[in-house]
Amino acid sequence: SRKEAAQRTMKLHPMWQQPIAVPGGHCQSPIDIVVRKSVFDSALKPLATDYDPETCQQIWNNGYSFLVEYDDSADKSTLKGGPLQDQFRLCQFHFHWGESNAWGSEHTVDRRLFPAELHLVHWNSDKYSLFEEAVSGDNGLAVIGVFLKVGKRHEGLQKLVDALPAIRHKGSVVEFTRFDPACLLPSNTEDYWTYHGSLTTPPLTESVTWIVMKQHIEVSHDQLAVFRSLLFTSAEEEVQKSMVNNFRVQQPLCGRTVRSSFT
Ligand SMILES: COc1ccc(C[C@H]2SC(=S)NC2=O)c(OC)c1
Ligand SMILES: [Zn+2]
Repeated sequence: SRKEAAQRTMKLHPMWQQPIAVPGGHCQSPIDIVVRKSVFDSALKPLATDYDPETCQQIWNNGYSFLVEYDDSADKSTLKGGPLQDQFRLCQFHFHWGESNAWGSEHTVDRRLFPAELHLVHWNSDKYSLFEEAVSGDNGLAVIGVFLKVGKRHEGLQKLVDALPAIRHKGSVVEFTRFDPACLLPSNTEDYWTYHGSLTTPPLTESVTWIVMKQHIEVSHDQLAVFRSLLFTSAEEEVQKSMVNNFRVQQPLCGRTVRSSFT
């Protein structure tokens, strides 16, 4: 069960051994999205992403996940629309996954677990001039969450999967260019849930407008297996630990409303 997985997670890697005490954290993420309790809001617009593949710079293993980083020094890869009033800049995307296909996502829908979840991280460039400022600022970040399901091979993901063996260890970085993250979005970008939440790793700041897509994308079993070949540990460490179950346990809703852009 998820509880057992969470307990295994607590044992498995150092990140979670000392749960961070977030002062008065009543807007923490991830959460379970209870569909019948979400509130339809007709004012919610379709997502407007405008990503420039030329801003893609590198892919690296930070010891928690692997992330693809974008040049966010100008408004070149942007996110607008959806629940957002401002323009947000893409700075990175990364994933969370399990040791098996039975779990791995951070959010759930009516308690349904997915084998993995993609996070596309954007910061509010109308309000802030640096990502670091936006991380702990009001209305600072917008994260798009996309669920992954095991099925047919995802052609767009393969370029990324092929780069992973080069960054097996924590701290390894390789150049990664001309990747259009729009290929990782589902075909339907009109239907999503949105709520106010937080980063799911320290500093756990509550600066995130979450946009969780209703439609999942499909990746193959083999593609997901390559995610699991990554390591939490650096090349120097004598005991190597597989990078799996890098998700946070779910957090209380604390009276927050989850809105839906669809009925
Ligand atoms: C210092 O600022 C940080 C630190 C960590 C992450 C990654 C976390 S937060 C998330 S959502 N999923 C994750 O794994 C950030 O992402 C915005 C920002
Ligand atoms: Zn994440």
